[in-house]
Amino acid sequence: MEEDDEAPPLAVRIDGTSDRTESSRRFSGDPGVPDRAPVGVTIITGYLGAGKSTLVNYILNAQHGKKFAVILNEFGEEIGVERAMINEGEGGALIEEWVELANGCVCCTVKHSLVQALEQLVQKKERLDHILLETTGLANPAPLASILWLDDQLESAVKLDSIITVVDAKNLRLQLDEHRESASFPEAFLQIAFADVVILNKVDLVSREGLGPALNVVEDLENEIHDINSLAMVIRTVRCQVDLCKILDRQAYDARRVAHFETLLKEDRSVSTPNRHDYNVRTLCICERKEVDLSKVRLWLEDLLWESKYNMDIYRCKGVLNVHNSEELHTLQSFY
Ligand SMILES: Nc1nc2c(ncn2[C@@H]2O[C@H](COP(=O)(O)OP(=O)(O)OP(=O)(O)O)[C@@H](O)[C@H]2O)c(=O)[nH]1
Repeated sequence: MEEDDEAPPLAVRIDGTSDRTESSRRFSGDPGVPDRAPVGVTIITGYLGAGKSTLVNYILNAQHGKKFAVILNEFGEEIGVERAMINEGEGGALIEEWVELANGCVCCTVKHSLVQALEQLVQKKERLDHILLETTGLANPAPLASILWLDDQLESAVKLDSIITVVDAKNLRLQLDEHRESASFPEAFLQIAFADVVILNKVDLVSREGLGPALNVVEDLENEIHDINSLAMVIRTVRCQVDLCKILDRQAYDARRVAHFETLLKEDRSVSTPNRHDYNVRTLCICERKEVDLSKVRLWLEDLLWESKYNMDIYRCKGVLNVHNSEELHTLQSFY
């Protein structure tokens, strides 16, 4: 099916309002409105469950005084689950806007909604300091970067600041090995290849499980990352706790970097088909508005995840549960 034949993607404004007349005026370059420097966009990518939301959480809750907008992309059609996993910093005071792009992956099927979302964000009266874009775990960041470069109107309003790829120290080798024999590049590989910073997260899990001397394991992974992308800065973390000076306002895409990136883009296009995602991976959203019985949910999850009763490998499972006899909502997290 052609991209334009897809069902219309969902771009849902979570809160805040926009003054369309005022904002259109600003965007069209009204002389009464001072020119603004482009707003930096940080693309946060990484395989399923690597720690992207953990990083967004960490950034939002840090003491930096910046006004952020966050764009969250969901592969599935359900709105709100990803958002529920992220705590807003300082009671939400610093977050100007949340936008969720659901029903497809931002690097392919919901590209147009991303452009619209960015346009709307930069038209806002209140100036934003930065935009964080959290992709799905299966996104290839390269087409996103080229969206920011190729759309002239957007290019003057936003600027790609950096691409940060979060990788899971425990599962990275498996994710890369799984596809080593295949003709196409796996998403995990592309996410590293196009990164400016790679956050080697979950190093606690590598050391805890006695997979050989922890330091060597981590060093080997770093070498593997540098074999894929020698220009990327690699930062080891637990729960994505990272010095924000190293990841924000990097202005990473200078002329040298852009040239390198464009070479990679050409190689990527030459080996890839337009629909390059691994379509053996599917998402399923279950929506139940009534209260659920926690013990039954646990049993069902055991069957689903551990006993593989339904003949599926579950890479990632997350949700928000309205549990019977509990006043609070519960979040559910599991990963492969
Ligand atoms: N042990 C350990 N767990 C971590 C670390 N970082 C994140 N986690 C946990 O890993 C799980 C997945 O983290 P997320 O931040 O939701 O990962 P994600 O990449 O946003 O996941 P998707 O968006 O679903 O692909 C959560 O349960 C986190 O609490 C870490 O450094 N160590």
